[in-house]
Amino acid sequence: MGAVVEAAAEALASSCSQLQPHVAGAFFALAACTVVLAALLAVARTRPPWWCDCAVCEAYLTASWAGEFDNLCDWYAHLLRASPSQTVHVHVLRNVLTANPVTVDHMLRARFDNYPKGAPFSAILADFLGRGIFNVDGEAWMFQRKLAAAELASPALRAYAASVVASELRSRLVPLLHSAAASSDSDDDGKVLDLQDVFRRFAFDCICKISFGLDPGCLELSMPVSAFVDAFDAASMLSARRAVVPMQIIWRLKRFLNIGDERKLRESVRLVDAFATEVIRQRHKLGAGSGSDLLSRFMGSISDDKYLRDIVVSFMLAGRDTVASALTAFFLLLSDHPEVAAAIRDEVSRVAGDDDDDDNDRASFSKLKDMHYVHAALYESMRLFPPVQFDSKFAAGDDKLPDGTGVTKGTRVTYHAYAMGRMESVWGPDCAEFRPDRWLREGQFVPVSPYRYPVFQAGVRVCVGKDLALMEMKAVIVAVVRSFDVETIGRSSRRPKFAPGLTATFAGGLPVRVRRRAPQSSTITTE
Ligand code: HEM
Repeated sequence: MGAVVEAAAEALASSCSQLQPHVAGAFFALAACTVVLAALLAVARTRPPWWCDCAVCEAYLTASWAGEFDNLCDWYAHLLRASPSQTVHVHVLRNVLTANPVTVDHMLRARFDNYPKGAPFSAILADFLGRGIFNVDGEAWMFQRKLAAAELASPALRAYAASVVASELRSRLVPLLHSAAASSDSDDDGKVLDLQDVFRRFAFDCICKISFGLDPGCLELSMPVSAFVDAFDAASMLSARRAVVPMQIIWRLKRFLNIGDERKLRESVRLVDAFATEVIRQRHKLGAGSGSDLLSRFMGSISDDKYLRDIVVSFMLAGRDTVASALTAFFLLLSDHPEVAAAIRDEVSRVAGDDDDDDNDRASFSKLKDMHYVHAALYESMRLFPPVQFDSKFAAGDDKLPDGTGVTKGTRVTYHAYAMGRMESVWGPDCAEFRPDRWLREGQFVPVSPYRYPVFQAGVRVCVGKDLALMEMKAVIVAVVRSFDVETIGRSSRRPKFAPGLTATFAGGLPVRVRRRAPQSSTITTE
């Protein structure tokens, strides 16, 4: 405990040097409070007698103290598997976690009104996401949802999005892989690429073009990642960190004092704001409704630039990290399962043919919807590695969950998509295996209840970008698997390690070597 208090005091002393003299007095008073809080925290970790000692909390605290949180999601999956109700209440965190499909249905559909995002969640993300769709409930949410759902479903937007993805694949992603690849008959190993970084850049270029008609050119690897992209990543990661501090007062205090992570967050958000404001200014210059992108369409209904900024940022978050995360996990699994890559190639050549010409490329894009095996493999990979690993709501009133767990007003209730994908009770004894066939019946993809597979959430707030995301990801899979063998280096899908953030990101990226396959079509275009 002494070490914890000392470390806290040291951190506070170093933060002090960053302050202006006129706030130093107030700072020292608050510093004293923080040291007391740190001491309380240290005491709490030693589990004094008044602390909850139920089996779940005991397991939580013991593992926490022993530093067993190498992969927090696996640890929660372990807890949930051991629970007869597939739900656990970690009292010390005031968090009910569930992997029970009936309970997920209850919170996301049947009692949706009782499980809003809630004020604690909104406060955590307010600086970064403002009043964007992810961070609001009630009328503000309903308004944005209706607008986004209508625009994303429109044939014009879908055609525009497909042309963006096709052009990004043809002119950037595939040439980049070619330039890094060794050919199948050479001894040269080619370059090592971080495939996660490549997919993040690809997805960012795509979502910016689709959402705002703007091309950030991130996939030009020769260009450094812009200060904006760095700021966006930092803002996302630092906001997520707020959610895991043991007491909310800690980040609020640091925010008030503008020190540490909170100072970095403020600077990052300032850069994100500047970028979003510039995007909106450019669009105003062109005139609302002048482009095919989402922002041009939103401008017809929204005149408040600050509100538009929040929408811009939310779409960047929604469309970039999720897609990049799903694709990275997909190629990690594929590297461990060459038989799945072979089955994908069989399907692509059966459905779209093998000819190396533009007509064939065009055909394969329009035939993505007929590629049931590709669809199944992607769903199977997101079952094991959902980009949004868990998602929380805050109970607006007391409730009893269908599995019998009591919930009091203000309790955080979390559905755990990552754990659900690894539950025998949900997927059977082979739940840990990557087996795309489980989604197929007579060669046709058969969906399951979204409450059993809440990868895109489910119910009233189900993801509105799902179809767009599936199109984009399948187009990438077809283009890459058709022309390249991708071999991961030093990574296994059995022992994933994640970096902290709002979306699942592999710590250390995904280093790969790419090998060109025998000449075949490698580009895809739209009609
Ligand atoms: C693999 C890709 C994707 C996955 C797994 C995914 C998953 C999710 C999940 C879990 C949520 C619920 C989040 C929450 O309530 O906190 C969500 C909501 C949402 N997603 Fe996606 N998403 C993906 C791609 C996209 C894309 C490409 C877009 C936009 C172009 C998008 C737009 C949205 C929006 C606007 C919401 C908010 C819906 C609402 O609150 O009513 N998503 N998504």
